Amino acid sequence: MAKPVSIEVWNPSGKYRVVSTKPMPGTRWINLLVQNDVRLEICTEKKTILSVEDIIALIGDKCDGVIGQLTEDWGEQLFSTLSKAGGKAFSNMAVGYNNVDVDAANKYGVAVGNTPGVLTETTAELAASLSLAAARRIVEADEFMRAGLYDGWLPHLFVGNLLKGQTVGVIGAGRIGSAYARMMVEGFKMNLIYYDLYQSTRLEKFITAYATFLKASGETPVTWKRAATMDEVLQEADIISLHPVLDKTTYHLVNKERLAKMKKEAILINCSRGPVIDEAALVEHLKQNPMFRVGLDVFEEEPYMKPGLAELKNAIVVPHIASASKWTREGMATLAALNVLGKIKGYPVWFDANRVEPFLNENAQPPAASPSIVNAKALGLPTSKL
Ligand SMILES: NC(=O)C1=CN([C@@H]2O[C@H](COP(=O)(O)OP(=O)(O)OC[C@H]3O[C@@H](n4cnc5c(N)ncnc54)[C@H](O)[C@@H]3O)[C@@H](O)[C@H]2O)C=CC1
Ligand SMILES: O=C(O)C(=O)CO
Repeated sequence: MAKPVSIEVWNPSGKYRVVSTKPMPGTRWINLLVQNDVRLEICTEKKTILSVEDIIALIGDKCDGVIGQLTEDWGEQLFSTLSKAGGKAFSNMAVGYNNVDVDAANKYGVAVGNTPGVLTETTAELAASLSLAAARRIVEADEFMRAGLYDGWLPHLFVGNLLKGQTVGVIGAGRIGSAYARMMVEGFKMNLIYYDLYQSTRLEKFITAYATFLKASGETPVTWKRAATMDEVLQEADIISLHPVLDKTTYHLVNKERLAKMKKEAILINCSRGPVIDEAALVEHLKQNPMFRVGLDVFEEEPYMKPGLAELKNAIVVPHIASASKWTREGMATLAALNVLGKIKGYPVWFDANRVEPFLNENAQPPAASPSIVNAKALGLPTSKL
């Protein structure tokens, strides 16, 4: 990073030094840190993705904690640097933490925070938006209109797919996958097939209750099925949305062979992580199957797309914006700041990282706890009894 480093400083005389590698939305996160005796330094460099060297420069000789971003490579080098500077806490401003080597953090005794829950609905809504946009060819139609090509209504113009009565497939029915499934089932009366390592009992109960309601109103009830294999989902579903974590088990989960198992006119949505799909194989599949459509929020080597993808009409691409609602982004910033603050202050870890609402209430002081520390067990951190 070119020196001098561009930094915005809040509360210069604060006892604890916390660095945020990016400006983040809202002011609540800043106020909470400042009120708790933190000198906050926010990196305001224009460069979008900071390198490891950049972040080492930011950490400096004394640093109690860092709030970082999913674009950064948090591994051995950064955790050892943070630890040498006296740091005990790092939080990603993201729920996904595949950019973090948690074993390295454990080695240096650094707590690793993430921001679950606050982005569930926002991310699911983007997945639903991409599903609709792909099914109804909205981006193609918009381009056609702007190009001045519309010269009157035609029976064949931009004919797409009706969702009602079709089957939606979800791979990874955790917080976001389940929220997306509920939106598609309740909103569009689709049937669900899902694959996850764990049963999603709450989701199943919700759909069963909705089916009972529909039946009682004389409508065709929706159905659900938990698939024994992922391939079952690929073969049966008309729209498939990917929502697993990215780890060794989900890298290239959707590859050439699996794409071939999907229906020729299926729609594939990815709002999880780019490497869950073999993107080069996807480009080939899209070329060979013009009726197959995708909606992608994430890419294998962000910020780049694999050659050919940008030219394909049957692909909708957006720049990793699934969690980009004002409320969610401000909430993510708050959770990330409180993860770091909680560890610095010696607070325990919140008892249920799936229920972080108390930290997001603007009208109340947040609980004296870190909302979500992923390596709490490994570090033997105490849990809040609240
Ligand atoms: N595009 C974006 O802006 C965003 C992306 N994400 C991504 O979405 C992911 C999921 O987030 P949440 O739903 O909050 O996490 P979660 O932990 O609630 O859900 C993940 C689910 O994936 C399942 N899973 C893990 N390995 C699997 C496998 N091999 N096959 C099938 N299922 C598997 C887990 O059992 C779990 O139910 C995050 O890890 C992150 O990478 C999250 C928020 C925004
Ligand atoms: O939270 C995440 O994992 C993201 O990808 C950004 O919201």
